[in-house]
Amino acid sequence: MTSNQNPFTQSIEATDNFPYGFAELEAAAKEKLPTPFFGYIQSGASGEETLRNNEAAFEKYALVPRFLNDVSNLDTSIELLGKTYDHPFLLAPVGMLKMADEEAELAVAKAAANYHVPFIQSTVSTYSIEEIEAAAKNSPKWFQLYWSRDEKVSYSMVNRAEKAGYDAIVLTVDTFILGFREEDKRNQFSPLKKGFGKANYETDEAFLQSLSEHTDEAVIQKIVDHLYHPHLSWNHIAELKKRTSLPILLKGILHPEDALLAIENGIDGIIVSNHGGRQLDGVIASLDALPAVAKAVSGKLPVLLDSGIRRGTDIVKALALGADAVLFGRPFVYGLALEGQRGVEKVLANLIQETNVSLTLAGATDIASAKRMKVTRI
Ligand SMILES: Cc1cc2nc3c(=O)[nH]c(=O)nc-3n(C[C@H](O)[C@H](O)[C@H](O)COP(=O)(O)O)c2cc1C
Ligand SMILES: O=C(O)C(=O)c1ccccc1
Repeated sequence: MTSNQNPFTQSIEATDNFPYGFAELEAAAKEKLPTPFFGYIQSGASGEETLRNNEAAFEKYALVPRFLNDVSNLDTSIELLGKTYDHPFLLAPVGMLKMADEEAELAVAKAAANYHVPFIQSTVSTYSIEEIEAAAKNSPKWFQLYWSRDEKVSYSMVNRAEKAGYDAIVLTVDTFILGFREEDKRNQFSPLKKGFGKANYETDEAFLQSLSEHTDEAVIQKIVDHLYHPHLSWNHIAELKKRTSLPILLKGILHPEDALLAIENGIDGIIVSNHGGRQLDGVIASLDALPAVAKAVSGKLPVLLDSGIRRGTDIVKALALGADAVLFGRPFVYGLALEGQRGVEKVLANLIQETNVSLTLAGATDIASAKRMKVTRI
């Protein structure tokens, strides 16, 4: 599928001034965005221990490559839940993207479509399910569900996603209450209060029925009420499964026992994630949680990972440690903040190039062989 361009020519190609590498990307986004917006995107919860450890975890593992193994043809495609995608990664669900760009999810969905990378739309997005489908028709899209305290709203949104042709439901299990976010308190900032995450609610029959007043303030207050769902349990999974024929993935799994329960409860895939260090701080880094979860699952379900993926070599390490694919959030959000759709495309192009070079240099010819690659803990 993917053939290698000759990378010896890359360093002498003309490049524009778009930042390379995550640190540069983040610094440029910081310059460009209002402080509270950047702070919301960049920061983690509490003392940001997990935010730091998510990235640091990758440096504790080293790849041990093989050579002399004809790597002239590389196939980076993956099969997930019956569909084939060109690259071993997806765009993580990130809410309220109007913080980064007016076109928000529309720009990201179009960029993802151009690279045949699945776009996972957040429940709390700036544009609705139907608007995003119209902007990026027939491209791979999944819908991330934040369970609603009013479960009729959950079912209604899932049905809308199914009707609009989305391929999967990602139920996030780690955000039934919001993490303790010092940076946002410091800035007295809430993107929800600004109305950046209301599109899917305002256009939802079940949500509108739950309102007693229709002022902007009442709408936002009701969204905040519905987002609070600490009562969520495995019983709800059975009910959700009855309401949709789409595959369901759980996002936020860290414990191998929860991965086993996911299998028992008929879940179709799991995403090992700590929400980019934005929920419970002091929690295990996603990459450190991965091997035990992958071992417990032992191929019965696809295991995806996010939190801390910054470059192509991180993707290779995650595959070698048991992931079937990865997601990333902040890197594409910074691309969006810098140059809208084009910025997301540049981030994707760089990641694809680096991933392909890294897989090839490490001796892999496809994702299955990357998963068999040796990694050692240092
Ligand atoms: C600004 C921001 C908003 C997010 N919103 C959501 C969301 O609406 N739903 C969700 O499941 N995860 C959300 N996440 C978490 C991401 O899906 C993902 O787990 C995390 O960003 C991965 O870490 P990374 O940014 O280090 O790649 C958000 C993350 C960020 C940075
Ligand atoms: O900021 C987040 O990480 C997030 O997922 C979220 C979800 C709902 C409301 C506010 C934030």
